[in-house]
Amino acid sequence: MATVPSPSLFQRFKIAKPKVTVSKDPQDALRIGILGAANIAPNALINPAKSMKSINVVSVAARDHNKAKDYATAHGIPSTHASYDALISDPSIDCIYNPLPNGLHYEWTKKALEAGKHVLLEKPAASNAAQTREMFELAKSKNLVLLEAFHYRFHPASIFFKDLIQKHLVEGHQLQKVESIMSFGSIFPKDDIRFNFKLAGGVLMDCGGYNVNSIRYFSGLEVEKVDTAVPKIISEEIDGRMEATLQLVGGVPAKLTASLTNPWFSLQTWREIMPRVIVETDAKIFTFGMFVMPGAYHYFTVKDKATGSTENLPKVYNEGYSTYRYQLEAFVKAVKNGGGDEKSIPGWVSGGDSVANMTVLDSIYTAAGMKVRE
Ligand SMILES: NC(=O)C1=CN([C@@H]2O[C@H](COP(=O)(O)OP(=O)(O)OC[C@H]3O[C@@H](n4cnc5c(N)ncnc54)[C@H](OP(=O)(O)O)[C@@H]3O)[C@@H](O)[C@H]2O)C=CC1
Ligand SMILES: O=C1OC[C@@H](O)[C@H](O)[C@H]1O
Repeated sequence: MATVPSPSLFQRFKIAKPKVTVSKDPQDALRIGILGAANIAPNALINPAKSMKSINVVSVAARDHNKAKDYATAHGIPSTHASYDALISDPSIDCIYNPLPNGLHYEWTKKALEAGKHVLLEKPAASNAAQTREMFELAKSKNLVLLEAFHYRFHPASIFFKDLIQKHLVEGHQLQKVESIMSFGSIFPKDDIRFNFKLAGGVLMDCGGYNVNSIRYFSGLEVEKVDTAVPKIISEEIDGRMEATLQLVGGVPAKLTASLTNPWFSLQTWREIMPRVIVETDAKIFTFGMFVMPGAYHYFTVKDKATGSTENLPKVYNEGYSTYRYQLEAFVKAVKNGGGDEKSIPGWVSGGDSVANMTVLDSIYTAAGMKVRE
């Protein structure tokens, strides 16, 4: 694997750019194709892959073939396919990256799995838990890797925070409260896929998936019950903001705040601007700031409840890669291991994990009096 120098803060924000481009291992590099000329793909796949020998982005397919060609030229992808079906049925392709709108995840992931491809699937896994379960059962039956792209999980900073919390709990401390916040102002236009019910949009599906995942992951506890769910509805069945309170196993309370519509100049925006997870025990309050994108920036604080003092812990950037690069390494490793050994990969998001996450999203929509996405 190529080594990349630890980046400056400025460089870390330019996560889209690889520091080096390496030549591929001609025998061993996995061949992956992209469904759709998606906005997220350069950050999440194309650029991280450029600095890895073990995976090669060989094609992109778009509904309009010319769009795929332009995208391929812009991002240095050597070939294109004229349709999603053509890409999936190409026998020279090993893996598919599915960054389609949420409402199309199920259909195209199933098609890719049925064609024998491993799939790196954008979050949220599907429109609802039933679809998610079905996809993972199919992947298992075919011994294929299917990974819901909760990229933050693979970054060493997230792995550090998870260990920190779990060690503290193993020492005998009691969890008292968990909170996850991921709220932004209006960064996407009204016609964005995130606000389209037919494409399984809604802020809970978008930011909320991270909130639920981070609450479950760092606490190590599943959600037993949704107590309250308060949406800000911005169009039919579309939540622009969602606040929910949950009960984790053992009655531990949790809270999430997800928004893509915070008014820009408001106290609310200021309070919520930093995505963060806060884990409170009988003794300490642990905060992981910028947990979603720790490769760009993050911080850890630990407040001692007895003394009131707060300690800042050192940041964990290791090689300085983005979350997506660490995720891609994990995906490649799982595929090369032949599936089945994913649990040994730090941060791995298992099928059971993805189903549990979607189950909570479904329950929050139901508690909010809104439709589960279809
Ligand atoms: N992991 C992460 O950090 C992030 C993940 N995401 C996830 O990735 C997915 C895609 O997000 P993003 O890249 O912002 O999306 P885009 O708006 O770029 O859409 C992705 C692709 O969807 C295709 N598409 C197919 N059908 C439709 C349709 N009916 N309407 C609109 N587009 C359609 C388009 O493909 P074509 O080119 O064929 O026209 C388009 O290129 C979402 O699931 C999102 O949650 C998004 C951002 C960050
Ligand atoms: O990381 C993210 O931040 C902004 C969101 O809208 C996006 O879909 C998500 O994955």
